[in-house]
Amino acid sequence: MSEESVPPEWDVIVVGAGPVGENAADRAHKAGLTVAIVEKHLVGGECSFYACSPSKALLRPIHATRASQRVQGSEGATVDPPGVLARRDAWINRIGTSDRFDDSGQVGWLDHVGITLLRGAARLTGKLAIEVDGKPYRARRAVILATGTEPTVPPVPGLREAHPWTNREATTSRRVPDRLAVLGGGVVACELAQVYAALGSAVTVVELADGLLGRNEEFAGRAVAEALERDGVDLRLGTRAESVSRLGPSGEVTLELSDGSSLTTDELLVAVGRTPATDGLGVVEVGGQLDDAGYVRVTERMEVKGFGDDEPWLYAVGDVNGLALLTHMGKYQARAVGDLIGARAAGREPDERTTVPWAVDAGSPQVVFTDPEVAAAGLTEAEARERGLRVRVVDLPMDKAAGAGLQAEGYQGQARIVVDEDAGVLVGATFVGQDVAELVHAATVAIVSKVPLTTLWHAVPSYPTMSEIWLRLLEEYGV
Ligand SMILES: Cc1cc2nc3c(=O)[nH]c(=O)nc-3n(C[C@H](O)[C@H](O)[C@H](O)COP(=O)(O)OP(=O)(O)OC[C@H]3O[C@@H](n4cnc5c(N)ncnc54)[C@H](O)[C@@H]3O)c2cc1C
Ligand SMILES: NC(=O)c1ccc[n+]([C@@H]2O[C@H](COP(=O)([O-])OP(=O)(O)OC[C@H]3O[C@@H](n4cnc5c(N)ncnc54)[C@H](O)[C@@H]3O)[C@@H](O)[C@H]2O)c1
Repeated sequence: MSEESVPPEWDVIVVGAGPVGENAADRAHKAGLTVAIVEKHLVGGECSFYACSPSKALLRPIHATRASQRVQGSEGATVDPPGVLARRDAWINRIGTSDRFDDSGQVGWLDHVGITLLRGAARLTGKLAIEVDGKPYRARRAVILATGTEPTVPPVPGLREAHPWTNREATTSRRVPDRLAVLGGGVVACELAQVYAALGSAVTVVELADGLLGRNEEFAGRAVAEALERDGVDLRLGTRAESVSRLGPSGEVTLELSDGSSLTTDELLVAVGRTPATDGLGVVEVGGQLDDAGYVRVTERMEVKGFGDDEPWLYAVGDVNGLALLTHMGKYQARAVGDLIGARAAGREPDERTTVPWAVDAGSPQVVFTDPEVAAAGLTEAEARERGLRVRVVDLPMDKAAGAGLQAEGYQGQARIVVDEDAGVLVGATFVGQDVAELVHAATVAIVSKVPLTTLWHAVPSYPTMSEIWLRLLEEYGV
């Protein structure tokens, strides 16, 4: 083989430079390994440009305005749609008024720390071997897949041809349509329905299930449904779209619904879940396994399954393994994998306490950034019972905490804890209401650390904060 034909080599190659791939690369590099990362679109991934950052940048001014409107003595705040969109543009580094975004900040960071960026689409070609746009590269120790997901477009007749918005268009649009229909009633749908309703669109949500936010406690979905209805959103629950048609490339969109009605709108957002980005990635061809939905199957150490007792070389972290479609949980897996590969390369026994991301199984913490917010950690009551746990649930209105009344006049909200009666520990908690997002980490700490309720009792919340809801919940439980 001539020198020129020897493929460039690093210790570790990471495929996908979303937040999870970036973290895995960083951690492996910090362990003393040489690392390259491959990205086919923007360094920073879906999260930075089309998901977490723009959606939260859009929601925050809406929250701030409403919070101010709910406090006596603070008047006059209104949502300024051009200002909201400009704030979002700043967060996603939009280049002028174009539909292009600047990832030079993230690229600069890679350069600064010494991680090589390969631009292009990667696929596995063999053990420790990949191709990027047809060019071969090799890894000495490991390949980490962090390719994320893409929006699912369900097989509704006419839907694809109607060129619906996905999260990408909805989070980056510079135009507020007069009418917006949203297919789906999960997290993406609820957050973005609220954004567009607040910006002035007439929004209709079409959801198959009988409630919103089906992965959360039912009361959370009900509270968000009531809030969206107060915002003027038309909720069509228990309804499916049977067919979709569009008049011309940017004309009106009409949906025929399962209840026999039809709905005409200017734009249609599809938010019915995600599809893993594994098509054409070569996982199965090199011996790895995918599940029926196409997610990469992994062991508890994020090693791709299918290689028997061979020395592990292929790992998958973040959305692409389907364990938890959340940035923070993917980054947690990435830290574990980076450390694991570092330890293995150094011939050290990997430390199970940090290299097995077991907290995924405890139930991921998540905040839905609607108004009201839904902040949850651990298991819902139903999930805990499905696991065979003997649980007791305590429910309280959030205004049992003095801090809630100070936060807003007539504060509306609800809190629930799920207690494992046999172990005497918390296994789940959900808070619904304005500004509850920051309450969730206390719940995560208690759940992950398995703090006995009798010990938690001594963690005294400050007066008069909303955290005093913890005291009220434990009192109600009977500690
Ligand atoms: C609208 C919306 C809002 C969200 N808000 C939140 C939130 O507030 N909090 C939260 O925790 N989560 C949120 N999520 C989920 C979050 O976006 C994902 O969990 C997160 O992006 C997963 O990160 P990742 O790095 O695994 O994948 P991604 O962010 O999807 O990154 C994967 C990267 O891999 C690249 N890639 C794919 N295939 C290849 C290939 N073959 N070769 C080279 N590169 C490739 C892609 O271009 C992409 O850059 C939201 C999701 C959506 C849709
Ligand atoms: N704040 C956050 O943390 C945040 C925000 C957005 C997204 N995310 C993550 O992104 C992931 C994807 O979110 P999502 O909202 O796209 O998916 P999801 O799985 O949360 O919700 C999809 C919804 O669409 C409904 N549905 C499915 N097929 C349908 C159809 N044909 N017609 C009508 N409704 C249909 C489902 O019943 C479900 O309620 C989530 O798992 C979430 O964890 C997180």
